[in-house]
Amino acid sequence: MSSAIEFLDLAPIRSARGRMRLPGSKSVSIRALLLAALSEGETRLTGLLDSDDTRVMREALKACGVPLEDLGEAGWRVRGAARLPRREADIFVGNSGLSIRTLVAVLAFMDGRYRLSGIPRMHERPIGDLVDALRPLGARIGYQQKEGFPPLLIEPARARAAQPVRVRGDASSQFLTGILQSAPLLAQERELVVEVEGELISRPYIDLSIALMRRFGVEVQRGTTAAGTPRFTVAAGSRYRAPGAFAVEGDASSASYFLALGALAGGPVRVQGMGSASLQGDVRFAEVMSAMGAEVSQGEDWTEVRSPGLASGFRPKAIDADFNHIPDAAMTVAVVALFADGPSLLRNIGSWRVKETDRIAAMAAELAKLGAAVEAGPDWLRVTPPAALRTAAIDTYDDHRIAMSFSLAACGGIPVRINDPGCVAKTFPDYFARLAALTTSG
Ligand SMILES: O=C(O)C1=C[C@@H](OP(=O)(O)O)[C@@H](O)[C@H](O)C1
Ligand SMILES: C=C(OP(=O)(O)O)C(=O)O
Repeated sequence: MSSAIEFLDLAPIRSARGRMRLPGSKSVSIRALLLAALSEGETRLTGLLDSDDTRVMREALKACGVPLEDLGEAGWRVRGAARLPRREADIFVGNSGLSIRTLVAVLAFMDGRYRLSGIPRMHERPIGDLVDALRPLGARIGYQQKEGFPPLLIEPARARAAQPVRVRGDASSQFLTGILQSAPLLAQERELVVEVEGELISRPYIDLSIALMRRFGVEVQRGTTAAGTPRFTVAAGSRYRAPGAFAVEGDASSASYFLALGALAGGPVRVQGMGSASLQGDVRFAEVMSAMGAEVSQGEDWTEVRSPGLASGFRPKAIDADFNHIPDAAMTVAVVALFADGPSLLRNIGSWRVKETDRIAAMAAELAKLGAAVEAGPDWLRVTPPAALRTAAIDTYDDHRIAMSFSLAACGGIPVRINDPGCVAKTFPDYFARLAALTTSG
């Protein structure tokens, strides 16, 4: 939830350098919590992100009777079982898309009654493609307000019908992640086959789901349908097994703000906890910084960016690229584009429209306040840098990534006001303190 602070004034950032340890990955934390809860045995999770979104998943699992124990510095202990202990719960999902979409697919087959609701924006974020994919399997999921959107009421599933499961993947990859993660519930007597209809967006998040399921003992085989879209198979009798201990890697999307900081304010800025061995797709943001002219170095679990810095005349190279594979880190690119040597075009980012806010509209409005000329289409954004940046009060639309990415505008020698800075708590509660620790202003 957003804190009560109305705004935060950031002084112009003159330089930035140093190292920071990243908070745990949101995408890995939320998956690991759910998979540990569904695993036979005990898992000790370390490095788990502590933020609004991960709290949503923790509280949801507790509401379903899963024993979760806070071990302080030593992490969290989760005692799992193939079936969730409690068969009735009222679950608040805040605005965590990943949590609701992965919970629904699991709860639909728990033989219980569950209600899931969130903040008003969550009730505008689509979930119909997931519900449509689960209903032919016997799932009974009802819409409590508007068809196709939360809040939802789940009731015990009826006998299962034919496979393969067909799911659309063009609004969010999280629907497919939800179905894949619930595979052990569905692949009991027969193998589970899932086919994607139409385009599949945000694909690296599916790779992440498959990699984490493997860590918890379930293999997903990949193939292709006759129509050329992805098909996934999970063997009959597959079961999650607790890996004993599981360490969550640093958040690659959160890393993007600091890597961009190194590029704009000179650096070197090094993030620790995310590097070439990372499972997250957003690790590829480093390639974008390199393409825009910054110097990037990387080890297995760290990444560092430096440049001469804007203050010494460095100009990032303008970029024209497809950002479908890194939708979250692409927001950081849009702000770096403010300083580029020409117009940049971010293509294939249509999913921005249905996230924490309509991110295409929000980015366009806020970049324009700083003086950029911005054009936007259904799934693209073109940013032409201003001759001189104007100071502005940035509205953040209860979207953590708007707040974090626009903090980088202060690298342009102007003060920037961030309204409702507390919205960063969704994934990075102490973001502004961590930023201040690496920067010199003036
Ligand atoms: O699976 C995940 O962990 C996520 C998938 C992406 O969503 P879409 O698949 O809706 O693009 C991303 O934007 C979100 O922050 C996290
Ligand atoms: C889109 C995001 O999250 P979610 O879909 O999980 O709410 C995000 O963190 O940028």
